[in-house]
Amino acid sequence: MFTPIHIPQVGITYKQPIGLFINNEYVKSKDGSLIDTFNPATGEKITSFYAAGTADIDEAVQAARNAYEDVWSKTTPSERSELLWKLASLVERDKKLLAAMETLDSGKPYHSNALGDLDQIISVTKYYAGVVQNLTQGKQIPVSHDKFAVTFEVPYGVVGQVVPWNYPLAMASWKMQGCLAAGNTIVIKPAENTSLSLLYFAQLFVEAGFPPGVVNIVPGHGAQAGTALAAHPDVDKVAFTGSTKVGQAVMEAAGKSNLKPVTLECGGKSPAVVFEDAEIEQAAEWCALGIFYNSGQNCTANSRIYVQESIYEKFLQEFKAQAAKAWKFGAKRDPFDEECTLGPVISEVQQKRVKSYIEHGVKEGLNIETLHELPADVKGFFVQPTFFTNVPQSSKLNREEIFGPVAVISTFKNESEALKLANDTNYGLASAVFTQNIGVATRFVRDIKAGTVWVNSSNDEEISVPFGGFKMSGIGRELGEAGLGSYLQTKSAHFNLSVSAHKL
Ligand SMILES: NC(=O)C1=CN([C@@H]2O[C@H](COP(=O)(O)OP(=O)(O)OC[C@H]3O[C@@H](n4cnc5c(N)ncnc54)[C@H](O)[C@@H]3O)[C@@H](O)[C@H]2O)C=CC1
Ligand code: BAL
Repeated sequence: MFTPIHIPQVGITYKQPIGLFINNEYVKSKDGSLIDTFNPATGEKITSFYAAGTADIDEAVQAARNAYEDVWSKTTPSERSELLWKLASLVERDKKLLAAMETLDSGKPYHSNALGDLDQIISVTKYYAGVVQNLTQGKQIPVSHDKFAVTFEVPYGVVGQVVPWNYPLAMASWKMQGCLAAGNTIVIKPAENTSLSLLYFAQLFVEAGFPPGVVNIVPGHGAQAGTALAAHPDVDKVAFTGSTKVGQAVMEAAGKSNLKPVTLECGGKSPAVVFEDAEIEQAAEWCALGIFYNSGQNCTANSRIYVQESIYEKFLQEFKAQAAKAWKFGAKRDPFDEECTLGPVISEVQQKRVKSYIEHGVKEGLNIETLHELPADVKGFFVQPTFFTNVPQSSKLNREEIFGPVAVISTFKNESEALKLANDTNYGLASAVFTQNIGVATRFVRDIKAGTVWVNSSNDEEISVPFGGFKMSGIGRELGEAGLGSYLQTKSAHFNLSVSAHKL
């Protein structure tokens, strides 16, 4: 159930679990099927791990159900808090190892990205360990002299979670820590191309003292394991992060099976709007980060940048300079190298997908600019940082989520046009506005249809602040107190104090 993996760049050799994690044990999948996982920076195979099928999902859900009914539902918030504190200290201990796994398996730069993901995971774990200690939700409602009611916030029970590959452990932690704190048990499916770190993380739950069955990790293909989880009649709630198309399928499966509630964090086509009075250097730096960080594989990436006409040329120059300086493959194109801030995209499929958008722009005769040449025989799934300029608003480059290091930069004349362009999308996850004018900024915050608005920054989310989308970007919220609330439901109890018979 374990295979040795050596990561020479950080001098680490460790034992990688390759089994499904059910009831605090690693087990083979029932049909023995495996998934190969690859290093996106080289294209080479790292290892294989077991893939869950429908029967394995049934077993994991049963384990989670037993753990919920027999043990976890009887724990107090402070007992759960204590386990989360222990978990946080174990993540701190193993931070470098976990970050190295993320880099190896997802290609994200170790120094600039993966270590930061781990810092966020430690923070989110401590945050929910703290928040749950103050879990005092619920109300007493006076109804009449002889009657009062009380509401309780109670867990759902067994929660199914499906997470993507762009932030493998971080997206899992955004979901799991709040869910456990609220008192639910979990069956979680990592993405097929980034399951290694979560499989390892499972051991930290055991070491921290989480009872068997509270956390179950079932890597597998979306169409089989993901569908089985979303459609399972004994799963009480499902939470998903990934594409909008799959989010719709998850919602449909949830509705058709047992009407389980869903939380969806889906795609985005987030605008950044730069007004002529903005600090241009600052705006360019944030906008470059907002599209090139994590090679653009962010649901909140500011992939549409709108700049006021009067500062357009100046902004472009500044954007190019800032982007070229900050976002680099590094001489060795090795995400473990300190110089590398721009890794490969996750897979050959994703590389082809992103490149097809670039080719579409070229075919349409749009102005294209690229940074940092790549050799023709480059190994690994690298994509050059790219931006297009004269792009019609109707172009698919402006309408579809590319999920790679590709931006569209366009102009606007005035405030009302800027808002109209920014809102012209089916998505509504995030947005950014750059201006020194408090009135312009505040009107933008009021009128933009997006779950997050950054004023004079971009993509710097905070774990204490709710995160989630409007429109086709999703349903529900993660992070912050809302991230705990997403895993609680209200129960109302009516208390009759009267001793006489009820009168109609
Ligand atoms: N919002 C976000 O953070 C993410 C958005 N995406 C978007 O999706 C595009 C395609 O990437 P994919 O890897 O194909 O994303 P995806 O949406 O297929 O994958 C995300 C997760 O959903 C699972 N999944 C796939 N089909 C499922 C189903 N029918 N039922 C339940 N779970 C299922 C996958 O196994 C994975 O764990 C990207 O180019 C990007 O636009 C992808 C990953 C993350
Ligand atoms: N920045 C984490 C959320 C996401 O982009 O998927």
